[in-house]
Amino acid sequence: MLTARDLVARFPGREPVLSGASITLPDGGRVALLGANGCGKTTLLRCLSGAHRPERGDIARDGVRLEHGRRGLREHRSAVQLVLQDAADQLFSADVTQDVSFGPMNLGLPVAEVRARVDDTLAMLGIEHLAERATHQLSYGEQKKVALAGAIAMAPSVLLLDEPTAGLDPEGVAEMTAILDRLHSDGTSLLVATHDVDWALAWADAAAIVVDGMVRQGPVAEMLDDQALLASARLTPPWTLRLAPRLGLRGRPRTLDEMAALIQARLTENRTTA
Ligand SMILES: Nc1ncnc2c1ncn2[C@@H]1O[C@H](COP(=O)(O)OP(=O)(O)OP(=O)(O)O)[C@@H](O)[C@H]1O
Repeated sequence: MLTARDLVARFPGREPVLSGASITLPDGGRVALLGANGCGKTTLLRCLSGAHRPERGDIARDGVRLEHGRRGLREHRSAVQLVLQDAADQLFSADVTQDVSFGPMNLGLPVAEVRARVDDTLAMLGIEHLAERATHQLSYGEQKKVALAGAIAMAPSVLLLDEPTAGLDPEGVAEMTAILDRLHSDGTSLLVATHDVDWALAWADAAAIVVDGMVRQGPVAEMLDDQALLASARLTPPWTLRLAPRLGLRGRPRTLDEMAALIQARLTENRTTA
């Protein structure tokens, strides 16, 4: 379990971005991190990954507090990996294989194991064909997958992802979602920043919403049906939660299939009553 308690984080000369933010990522959890542009989602992810040292507050993994010394950060990063929103910021080697190898090599793993991890990761993501490609020639969607591969090759127990589906075509979003589902079923805990409330509702177990430097966290359908909270975070409710009450449906359908099942049940009920 990864937790942050009462984080205060700021950039020099500015008001705090986070002003007492707490969040919990349970073991095997799928948590969506939402909030307005500039509210502090990336800053929170960077704090959780150890990349940004908060001014105050604690970050802990399985109850053990993160120490920002060299050793503490090294241990933390072997378990907790951050995938940046802009993949180009994360790719710095000449070709894909070198880039994905970088982290595992830094862990001091034997070359054969590094090679096996890279091959397995590229295969899992369906990008073996990119192995020899120059990183600067990759398309945006390919860059996103290669940046993710670099993190997965570290075999982390926690993945923090900053807007992994943003800018992808619909098929790309479906592929990315399938990859996240696969990681989840393999036991990885996932915290995903996104602006897509429909995607968050369908995918996550819980939502963490950043408002005024603090985080409100709870079951995803409950959080994304809280109109006042959503308005304060400049979010609109997911379409299924907007439509269900208009159709007089009980419950909070999270997907098109759940919506269809509720409508079908209502039609059957109506037929029986008539
Ligand atoms: N390196 C930095 N130096 C100064 N200010 C920064 C820095 N990084 C972020 N900020 C500021 O901190 C605030 C929070 O930024 P952050 O990137 O965490 O927001 P976000 O919720 O991820 O935004 P978005 O949804 O637009 O990606 C913003 O006002 C931003 O301008």
